[in-house]
Amino acid sequence: MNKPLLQVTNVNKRYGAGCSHCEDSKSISVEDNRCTVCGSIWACLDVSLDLHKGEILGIVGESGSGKSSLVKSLYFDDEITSGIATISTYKQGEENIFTESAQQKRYIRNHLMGMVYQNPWLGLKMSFSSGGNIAEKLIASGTYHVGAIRERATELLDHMEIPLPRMDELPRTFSGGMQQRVQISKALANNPPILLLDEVTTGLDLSVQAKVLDLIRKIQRELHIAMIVVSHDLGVIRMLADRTLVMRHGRVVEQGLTDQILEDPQHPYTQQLVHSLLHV
Ligand SMILES: Nc1ncnc2c1ncn2[C@@H]1O[C@H](COP(=O)(O)OP(=O)(O)OP(=O)(O)O)[C@@H](O)[C@H]1O
Repeated sequence: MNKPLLQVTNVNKRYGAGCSHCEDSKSISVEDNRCTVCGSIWACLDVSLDLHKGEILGIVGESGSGKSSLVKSLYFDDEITSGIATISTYKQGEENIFTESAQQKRYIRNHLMGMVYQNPWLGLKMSFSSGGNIAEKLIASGTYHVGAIRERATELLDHMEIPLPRMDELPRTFSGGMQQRVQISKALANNPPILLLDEVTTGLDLSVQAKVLDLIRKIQRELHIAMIVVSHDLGVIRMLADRTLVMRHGRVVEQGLTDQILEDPQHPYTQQLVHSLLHV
C-alpha cells in the first residue's frame, strides 16, 4: 500500500505537570487516564494512526476519551507532550510536523489542513461575512486577487448549498446547520488534502445533521479529500467512515474497517457502543 498521507505515531498528550510515576504510560490505568500520583490527565496515550489519500477515518469514543485533544493537536491548536506526525506531501514525509517552527506550522495549517470545530464560533469570525471568512483563509494561503477570492467563495458556498445572497451576511445570523456549512466551506477554501472534523453535527437537529453529513459525503466523493471525522456517535461514524478507530480513556482500543467493527466488535467497550447503536 502507498505511504499514508498522514502518519501519526505514539502521540501522548498530557494536561498537567506530570511526574516520574506517569512518565511510564503503563502506570496509567486503562480504566482512568488520570495519574494517581500527580493528578495529570493523559488525554492521548500512545495514539498511532494512518490516514490514506481520499479516505475517511472515523474516531469514536465517549466524552473525555481524547478525540478532540488528538485532532486539536494535529491542527496545532494544542501542543502535544510527545509523538510524531508526518505528511507525505510535506518535506517527503520525513519531518515530524510537531517539532517544526511556528512559521512552518502556519504553512501546514494554511495549505495542507482544514479544521471544522463543533463550535462554529471557534472556526468562524462572526464579525466577518461568510464570504469574508472564506477570503480570510484564502489570503492566509496566498490568494489576494479580489475577483478570484469572490469566485472561490461563490463556488464553495454554492457547493455547501448556502444561498448566494447570504455571502455578504454575518454567519452569526445563520442557523446552526448553515454555520457548520460555512465553516466547512472556509476549511475547504485552500483545497487542503486533509480535513479534520470535530463533532461537527453534535447539537444539530436530526434532519439538519443528515443534510450536513450528506454534504460531507458529497465533498469527499467529489474532491477526494482525506478526512478525520471525530464523533461520540457511532451512527455518524457509520454514515461516513471507511475505517474507524475506537478510543477509550486516551487509548486506541480497537481499529479496523467500519463495517467489520460494526459487525464483529472485539473490545468489550466497542461491543457496548455497537449494542447501544443497534438498540436506540
Ligand atoms: N484544557 C484542558 N485542561 C485539562 N484537561 C483537559 C483539557 N482539555 C481536555 N482535558 C481532559 O482531557 C481528556 C480528554 O478530553 P477531550 O476533550 O480530548 O475528549 P473528547 O473525547 O474529545 O471528549 P468531548 O467530546 O467531550 O470533547 C478529558 O479527561 C478532559 O477532561
